[in-house]
Amino acid sequence: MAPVPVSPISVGHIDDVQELRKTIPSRIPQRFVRDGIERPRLFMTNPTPCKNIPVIDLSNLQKGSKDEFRAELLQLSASCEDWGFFQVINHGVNLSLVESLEKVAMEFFMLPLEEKQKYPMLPGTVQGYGQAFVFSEDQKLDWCNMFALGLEPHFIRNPNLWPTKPATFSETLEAYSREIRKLCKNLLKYIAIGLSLDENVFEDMFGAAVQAVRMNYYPACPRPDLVLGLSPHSDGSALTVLQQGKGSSVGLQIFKDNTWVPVQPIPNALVINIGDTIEVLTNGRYKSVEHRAVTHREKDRLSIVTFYAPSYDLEVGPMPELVDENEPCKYRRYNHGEYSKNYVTNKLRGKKALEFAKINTTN
Ligand SMILES: O=C(O)CCC(=O)C(=O)O
Ligand SMILES: [Fe+2]
Repeated sequence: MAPVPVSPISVGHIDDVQELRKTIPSRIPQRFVRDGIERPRLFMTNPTPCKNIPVIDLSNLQKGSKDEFRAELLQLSASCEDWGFFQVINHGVNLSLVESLEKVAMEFFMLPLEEKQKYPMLPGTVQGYGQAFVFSEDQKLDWCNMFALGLEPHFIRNPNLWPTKPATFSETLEAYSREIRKLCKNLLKYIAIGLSLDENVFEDMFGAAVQAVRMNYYPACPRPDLVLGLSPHSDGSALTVLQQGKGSSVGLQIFKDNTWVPVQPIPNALVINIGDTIEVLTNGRYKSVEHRAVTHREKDRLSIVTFYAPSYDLEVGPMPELVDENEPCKYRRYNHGEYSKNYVTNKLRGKKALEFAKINTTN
């Protein structure tokens, strides 16, 4: 008898959160219920005054006066250093494209489960529909459905992706991804200038940059105080671009000064965050900040996230210009492909992924 292939990863049964909502709307299976300290504290009686993440106006960098340019560049550098997050306005990404992508993404999530499961996210992979980063039966699950696609190094049109809607879905995603790519290149140029580096340093270094997109759909949850939409993590990318669905609930939170700060969406803005790769390249000057998503009792939420990263061949390590006696080298050199593999073969675990690269300085 031929041996039955056994997957080395046993993840147990994973409930689809949208189906749970339909069948038993009030039930939250135990696998979604977080332990006490992990639970989001959503109903604080006296919340700390809300700090908002900085806003960058790209048009000031692209066509502002000298003074506007200088002020915006300072604001960009400070955002990357102090927050690792900012919202960008006047970003140049076609807004009707943004809306169209949101529409096709929602159409996808509203398909019957059997349709969506034609592109299953297999255990240990981060592509397709389902839950990513699940590696064991006792791991808590996120209140989220994901649809993730790699678009590397350039978007490859795949007619099998969504057979009933190949044209709209593929074309919209392709056009959107091209614009997001342009935005990332632009932002990296200004980030380099702000660090007093050559403006092309990242583009030249990154080679054929890898781009991946993840659509996260968070259905409303009857007990948002018990679950997380997405576990705390930092992104393995160089830069991440996040678009929140129009009318979505506030869901993204970033970990700043020991508290979880909600990101209040600004209409037509995109949220940008520094990923682990830029943290390493800048020797820790720019931070890849831990973030998570929470759910809402009545409202659902969609986020569309693009990860922009160097070619897998790149050897990554702190840039010599950012290492000196005051800022000794904090990370070792490593191959970016290996880093990515390590990232996707572990569960999301705060900033732990970066330990792969950290040099232990115990003095
Ligand atoms: O949905 C969100 O706001 C967070 C998404 C995110 O952090 C991710 O997909 O990496
Ligand atoms: Fe993220």
